[in-house]
Amino acid sequence: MKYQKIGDIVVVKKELNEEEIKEIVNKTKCKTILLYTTQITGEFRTPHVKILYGNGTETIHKEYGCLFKLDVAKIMWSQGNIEERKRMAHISNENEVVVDMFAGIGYFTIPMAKYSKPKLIYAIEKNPTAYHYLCENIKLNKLNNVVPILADNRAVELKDVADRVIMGYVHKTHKFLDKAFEFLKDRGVIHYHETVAEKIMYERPIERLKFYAEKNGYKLLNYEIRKIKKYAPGVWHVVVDAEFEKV
Ligand SMILES: C[S@@+](CC[C@H](N)C(=O)[O-])C[C@H]1O[C@@H](n2cnc3c(N)ncnc32)[C@H](O)[C@@H]1O
Repeated sequence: MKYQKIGDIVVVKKELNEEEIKEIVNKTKCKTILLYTTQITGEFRTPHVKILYGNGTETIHKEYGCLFKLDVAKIMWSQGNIEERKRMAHISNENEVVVDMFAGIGYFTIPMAKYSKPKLIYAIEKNPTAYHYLCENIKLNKLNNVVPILADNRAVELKDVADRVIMGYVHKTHKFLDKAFEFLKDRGVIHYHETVAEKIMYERPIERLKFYAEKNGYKLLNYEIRKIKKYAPGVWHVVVDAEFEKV
């Protein structure tokens, strides 16, 4: 039986019978079992759920020494991104200012703020529910280097502030690159996420990054592409670490 445990809540992707529910409850001691009925969709990445057992959908998930409070019925938690969350934890340093353009509940912001200890992370999130948990998670993890901002990142006026910009979103992410370059200092790194067909996986993200760099007066100095997870048949969720300099 395939399931995912988020805090003390179990998430499954197919209906369960009484026996299967009992087995999962015994094995995991979960308080609730939730069925995700369709794929996570929309700009807020909201799940669609049905409660199969118990009640209460808010929990605190522990991962890599960080605490993430969330309502599993309202907010996505991607197990497939675990390695990327760990990687982001250590990629910054004490001299940097970071902008997390799609912060969610702090998926990347919280581990990065805790372990890399940058001077400041501006964590921008548009969905009020996700923003609420982002603020809770900053408190839970006792962080004093995160500024949460409830807004559409395109409406945030922060120019030339960031050594590093995180774009952890996969719905036409390139449309947000103009804004990312506005946040970026004269030299800096953008972590650009995209879902892309395997055939063009090593070309399209780079073409897009070069196009928007040039448009905004930057040049691409170097880059590295990584696979995060299989997104759909023949489609990968990738991240490009790309370093730019103003020309
Ligand atoms: C899917 S989450 C990021 C998931 C994360 N990368 C992970 O590891 O699971 C993306 C977040 O971006 C937010 N978002 C989407 N468009 C936005 C915008 N224009 N400005 C700010 N936040 C936005 C969504 O509400 C959502 O919380």
